[in-house]
Amino acid sequence: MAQMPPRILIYLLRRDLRLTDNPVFHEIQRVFTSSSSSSSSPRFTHLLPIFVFPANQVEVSGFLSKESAQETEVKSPYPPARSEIGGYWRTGPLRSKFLVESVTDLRKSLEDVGSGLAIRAGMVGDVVRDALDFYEQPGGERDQALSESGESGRPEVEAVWMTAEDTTEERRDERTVRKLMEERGKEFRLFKDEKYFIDDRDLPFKSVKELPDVYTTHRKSLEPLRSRPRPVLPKPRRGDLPPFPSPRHTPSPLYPFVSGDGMSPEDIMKTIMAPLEEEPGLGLKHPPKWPSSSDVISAHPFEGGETVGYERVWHLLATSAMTNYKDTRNGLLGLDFSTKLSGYLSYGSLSSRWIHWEMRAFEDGTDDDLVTFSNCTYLSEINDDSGTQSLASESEEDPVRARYRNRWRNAAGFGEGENRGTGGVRFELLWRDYMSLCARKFGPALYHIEGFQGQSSTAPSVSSTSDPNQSSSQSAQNSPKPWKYLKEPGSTKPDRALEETLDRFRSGRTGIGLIDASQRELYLTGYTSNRARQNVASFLSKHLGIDWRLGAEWYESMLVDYDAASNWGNWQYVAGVGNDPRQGRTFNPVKQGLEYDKGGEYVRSWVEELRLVGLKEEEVKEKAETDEGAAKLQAGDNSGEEKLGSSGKNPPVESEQERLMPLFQAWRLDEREKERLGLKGVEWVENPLVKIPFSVGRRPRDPGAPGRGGWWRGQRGRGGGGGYRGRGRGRPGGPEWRRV
Ligand SMILES: Cc1cc2nc3c(=O)[nH]c(=O)nc-3n(C[C@H](O)[C@H](O)[C@H](O)COP(=O)(O)OP(=O)(O)OC[C@H]3O[C@@H](n4cnc5c(N)ncnc54)[C@H](O)[C@@H]3O)c2cc1C
Repeated sequence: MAQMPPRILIYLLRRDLRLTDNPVFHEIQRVFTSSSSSSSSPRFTHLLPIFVFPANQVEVSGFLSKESAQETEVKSPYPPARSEIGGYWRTGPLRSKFLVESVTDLRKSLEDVGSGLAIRAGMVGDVVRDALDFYEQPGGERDQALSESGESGRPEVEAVWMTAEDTTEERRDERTVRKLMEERGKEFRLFKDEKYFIDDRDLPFKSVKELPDVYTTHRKSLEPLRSRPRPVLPKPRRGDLPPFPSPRHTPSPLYPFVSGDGMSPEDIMKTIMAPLEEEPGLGLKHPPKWPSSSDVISAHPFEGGETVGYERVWHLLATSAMTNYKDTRNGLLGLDFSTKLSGYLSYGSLSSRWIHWEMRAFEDGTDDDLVTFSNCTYLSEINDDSGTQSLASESEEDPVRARYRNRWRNAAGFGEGENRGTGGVRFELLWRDYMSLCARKFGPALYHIEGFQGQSSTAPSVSSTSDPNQSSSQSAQNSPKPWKYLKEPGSTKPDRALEETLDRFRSGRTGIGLIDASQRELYLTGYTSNRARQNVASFLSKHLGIDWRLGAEWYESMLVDYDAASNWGNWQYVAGVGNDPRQGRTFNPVKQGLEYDKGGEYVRSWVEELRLVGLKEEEVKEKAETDEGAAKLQAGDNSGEEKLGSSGKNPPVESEQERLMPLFQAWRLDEREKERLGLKGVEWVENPLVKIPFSVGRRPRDPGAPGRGGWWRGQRGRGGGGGYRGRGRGRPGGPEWRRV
């Protein structure tokens, strides 16, 4: 008997790589289960979830197929996925790894519930067009195979669904897909992604144009935050989703790429990494190397994906790290000083409100009987706009959660309501929401040299025809900033000296310890703390006066947790063109180092050359056990030990800081010490990109240093090696900004 032709629903996944609390899967489940229980024919017989590695953001040339007949390599139809200004890979190796892990984890979870995930490479619009053509074009091998197999009827795409994003490129993809579907008279549905802390429907304004320009105002309008998030949506179980189409009904990959469908996670990883590996050290002259000491570990060794993300949250609750968050969040070293949930949130592997509800179960001490993925009381509260029934189901609690949950009971704060830590995490999750709302409100200004200030509701807006690199004197609250651009206006050639400065900045050889430690950590691990990020952004934009977008591009390439709104929004905030009500704040990385890296461990960990600076005798001995360099030093000339402050007594705080000063500015090492540590003649030690005046106990360390307020301008000529002296100040430049 002839079967009914398959009716396929395509769900295009992007930064919503999760099964739990996913409004699209939830709606698919609702439609599917309600049609299965009714006598009418189902709207969708099959679900085709597709993840596309977007060719403008991820380098996809590793997916190119070889033309077996001629053994010639086929060229990619797309330009390399490099950033607009600096030419960095937009998705560098560590984030590529995190992304592949996130995608393949979702594929596994989908397979576990009887579905699957098609993996493709290309521009999103091209992949969708190609898929629609596959289903629509008659004839060819597919039709022949169909008729031979006895399957009747041509499969049809009923609809394409996807979630909306707030940033310009993603919105462009949405428009492209919408247009394609409209042209073919098919349904296109764009869902609000509910991964945020506070649902759009609960915001105190109708239009995003009314979003306050100051975060605190926004937060106050929503407090108490704990009572705001909506309930989570349950995870679909086996049989809740329509089946994945048969291979015959699954579109072939976009030419000339191969599909990732049959590939193991390892093969997908190799495919994505291959082109990146062709550029060793990401083009840096001195790429950072992993420190030799076995003490140094990554602060973010975590794999991507929803499964690891859940476990991370349960771990934080079970170990009291979430409860202690407020006191530890400014840390620099270690796994648990902050949550490290950003990567999971960025790819939508976790939703903020899911984190909220897990914290709430812990705070309320109601973890065992109330909150499981499916059997949760709060699901009955689901405020479903479509008026449909809640899909709470009766499946078992996740066994991994159950294991952690048994440990929660002994953790600090269990059952004692909201605490400073969980409250602090909610505060930060709302920051994340706020950054996304800013991206929605200000659109392309997210990437604009003048930032949101150029379009702020409190300032006249910039003409849409103006050069995006031009600092318009009428638009910003501040006077125009004298950015140094990589390319002079009208020039296609980059400024060589500035390139050199950027190479040193990216590889952690600026001569400023806190910055160098952070940049090396970033390169080697894909993560760096919020405190370090603030200092790095301030250093590039304020101390060096360089086009802040180059820093944002480098972070985009390197961070495992890159999120367009959070990254570009924070960069402009620190650079003084964003939503910071206290514009013009500059972080002094020497002062910050002394304050937040108290014993200098962070700098010693990542800037190996400085690992023995400022150590006391007994500390050198201790280091010698794990560190070859320290062992040599210990066995060698004793006269050097005097220089290490070897009295053995605890020095007063002030002299302790003096002792650590060269860690944060190595040029302050005296000549004998430089000699002893093998740092004599090392460029970043002798010629830092900038010398930053800072004195302990108000005694000026550098009598020639100018006072506060614009002092860094006076320092420019001194650093050497920077090459940015007097270049392009106040003059527009840089390439066209094509992202907008
Ligand atoms: C220059 C600069 C660039 C940044 N780029 C990114 C980025 O690309 N992606 C990103 O997720 N965050 C970015 N941040 C924000 C912040 O540094 C990271 O979210 C945080 O360090 C991630 O570590 P965590 O998950 O342990 O954070 P926690 O301190 O544990 O905070 C919990 C969560 O709150 C959110 N959050 C915390 N601080 C901020 C903030 N300032 N802005 C937005 N969300 C915040 C994050 O989702 C984070 O996971 C940037 C900050 C700066 C100063």
